[in-house]
Amino acid sequence: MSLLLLPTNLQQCPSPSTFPSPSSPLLSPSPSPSPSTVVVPRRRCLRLVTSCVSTIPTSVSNGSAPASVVVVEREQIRLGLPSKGRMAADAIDLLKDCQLFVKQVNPRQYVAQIPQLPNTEVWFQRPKDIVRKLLSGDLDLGIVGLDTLSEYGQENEDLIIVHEALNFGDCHLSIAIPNYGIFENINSLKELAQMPQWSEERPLRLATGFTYLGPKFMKENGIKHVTFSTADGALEAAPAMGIADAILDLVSSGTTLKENNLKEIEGGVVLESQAALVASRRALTERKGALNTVHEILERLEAHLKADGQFTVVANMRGNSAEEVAERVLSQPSLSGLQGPTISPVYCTKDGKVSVDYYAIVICVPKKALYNSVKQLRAVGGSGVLVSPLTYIFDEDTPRWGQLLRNLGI
Ligand SMILES: Nc1ncnc2c1ncn2[C@@H]1O[C@H](COP(=O)(O)OP(=O)(O)OP(=O)(O)O)[C@@H](O)[C@H]1O
Ligand SMILES: O=P(O)(O)OC[C@H]1O[C@H](OP(=O)(O)OP(=O)(O)O)[C@H](O)[C@@H]1O
Ligand SMILES: [Mg+2]
Repeated sequence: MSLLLLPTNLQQCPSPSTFPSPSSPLLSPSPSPSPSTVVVPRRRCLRLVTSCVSTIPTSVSNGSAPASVVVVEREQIRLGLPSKGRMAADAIDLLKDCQLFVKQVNPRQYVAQIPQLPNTEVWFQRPKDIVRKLLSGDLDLGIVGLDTLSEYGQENEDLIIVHEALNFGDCHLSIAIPNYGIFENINSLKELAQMPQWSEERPLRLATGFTYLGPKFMKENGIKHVTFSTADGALEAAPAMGIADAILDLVSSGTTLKENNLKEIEGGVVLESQAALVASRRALTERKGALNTVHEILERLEAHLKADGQFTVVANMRGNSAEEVAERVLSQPSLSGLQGPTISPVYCTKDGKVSVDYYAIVICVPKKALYNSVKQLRAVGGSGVLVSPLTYIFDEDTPRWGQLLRNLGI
């Protein structure tokens, strides 16, 4: 079966009754982990493309995981970063906040260095290609959205999520329908599925760029009369253009949906996404230095991301002893800090003698709880409250590191 090109450049996806399997040739935009994939050597691949009018290649390697990937020897660990789009700048900024400075000579140069990680090179790639190249062994680590990972990684066991919440690229993949016409009173996936309009002859038409996750989600939710079409962007136009009844796309602020008279429905969220650090299991277990590199990146990320949500709060408090001050502070729910407050005597001279009337307390407070904490501090006698941002919190160990080692069976 081949992809039919619709006039609008929407490509017809599977028929209502057939849901594509991960290795379905219908889903050519996504990688196929199928063992039958023929990997065309790079030079030959170029020739095939230029002569494709007369010679149609059986398969073109795009970095999808071939049957058995041999870890090719190379000195450098490769980290894939988004080359453009909304994730690109944030990924570099996050690394910078972790004191890992990506040195890219100019935006069109696709390789860069991080002087702090001398055995690592950065390769800029489109997010979907980062996933494909992790699978093919051409990259060892990468930063991508969980949506892209799920769509193009297709639960491949070689892909390991090292850090699942890098705190940027937040969005969710969700079904949206028009808020007018026959959909006016439809507010849930169940109601959408039960609409009498859908039949084998006239299925629900869903436009999506997620040609793996879309059919999978509909199948898991028992929705049979559905057909899929795909496009590279501006999917929100499809219902108004009459091309689709509903769409499945990423939503963050919700503005695009609103501006196109579309609404989300209950039970229609396929996944929540944000940027994640992903690794190839093979690379971590077989490539010399990869595990050390990922450990260092992870430690820096965890220390920064943990600190990012916190403020350091310092206040003075009158008291007779550190213990008495501690009791007062700990009587307030928001003042226990990470491990409890640090309390130190404030020494001053009175009548020529050194005495302690005040104690300084230092606590870490979640940013969201700041104002509440300040109020509670004042309530127990705190004064002169100083608040400053925290840069890093290096814990004794990195929880995700332990998880990773367990996942790798080490
Ligand atoms: N509102 C949003 N819409 C789309 N993606 C978002 C949004 N917010 C965060 N993201 C994240 O940004 C990632 C990259 O999106 P972007 O549109 O930049 O590139 P792309 O669509 O994957 O590539 P391209 O459009 O160039 O083919 C998404 O996969 C997702 O993880
Ligand atoms: O909820 P919002 O904040 O409005 O964001 C959602 C929109 O952003 C993305 O499109 P993008 O900007 O990547 O353009 P594209 O459609 O060309 O991919 C996504 O595909 C939605 O259309
Ligand atoms: Mg996009």
